[in-house]
Amino acid sequence: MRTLIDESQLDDGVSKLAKEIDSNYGGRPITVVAVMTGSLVLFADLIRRLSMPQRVGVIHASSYRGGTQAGKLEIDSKMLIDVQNRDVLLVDDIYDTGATLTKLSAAIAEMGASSVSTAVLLKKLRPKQIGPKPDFVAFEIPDEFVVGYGLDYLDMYRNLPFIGVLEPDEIEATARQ
Ligand SMILES: O=P(O)(O)OC[C@H]1O[C@H](OP(=O)(O)OP(=O)(O)O)[C@H](O)[C@@H]1O
Ligand SMILES: Nc1nc2[nH]cnc2c(=O)[nH]1
Repeated sequence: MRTLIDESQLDDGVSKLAKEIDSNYGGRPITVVAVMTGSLVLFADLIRRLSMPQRVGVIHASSYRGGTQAGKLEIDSKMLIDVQNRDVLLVDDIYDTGATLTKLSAAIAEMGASSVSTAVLLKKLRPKQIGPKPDFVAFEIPDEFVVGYGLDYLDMYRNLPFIGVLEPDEIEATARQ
């Protein structure tokens, strides 16, 4: 595995992201929503660095089913707290095609949120991204399949403390496990 963003760079990136979000909201309360499962590591680190009052919730969205290609997006909002008349910040690990955050933002707006913004750790530099760009981005990365710090391949690697790129032989070996 090749390291793309190491632990110390991640730490700096998350702090920078938190500062940008703080200065944008200027102390206004927000409802911060983790897009599960990929955002769980980022989310835990980010919310502890934000200084405004926060209500915290989760929503589940899955389209990659652990693999490297997107399929149909499934959204499960059963565990989500009430977002009506709230300023919502959706937090996700990665913006790749843009489909997940675009559809989730529309779903949260539909639920009656006053505003919906988006924050991601990683934004891929690739053609054909749909919807508005994320409002807050820690790192822009090349168009490679990455794992670690919450991101998985076949539900593995989420626990890695860094962002890495899986080599083709590692993709095959993991799939055989
Ligand atoms: O911009 P997109 O092309 O829509 O890709 C981004 C989404 O893909 C991953 O989720 P995934 O479907 O793998 O589910 P997971 O969070 O449970 O890993 C990631 O966590 C984002 O939510
Ligand atoms: N693990 C992982 N999930 C993704 N979902 C969309 N892009 C990616 C990626 O590069 N890695």
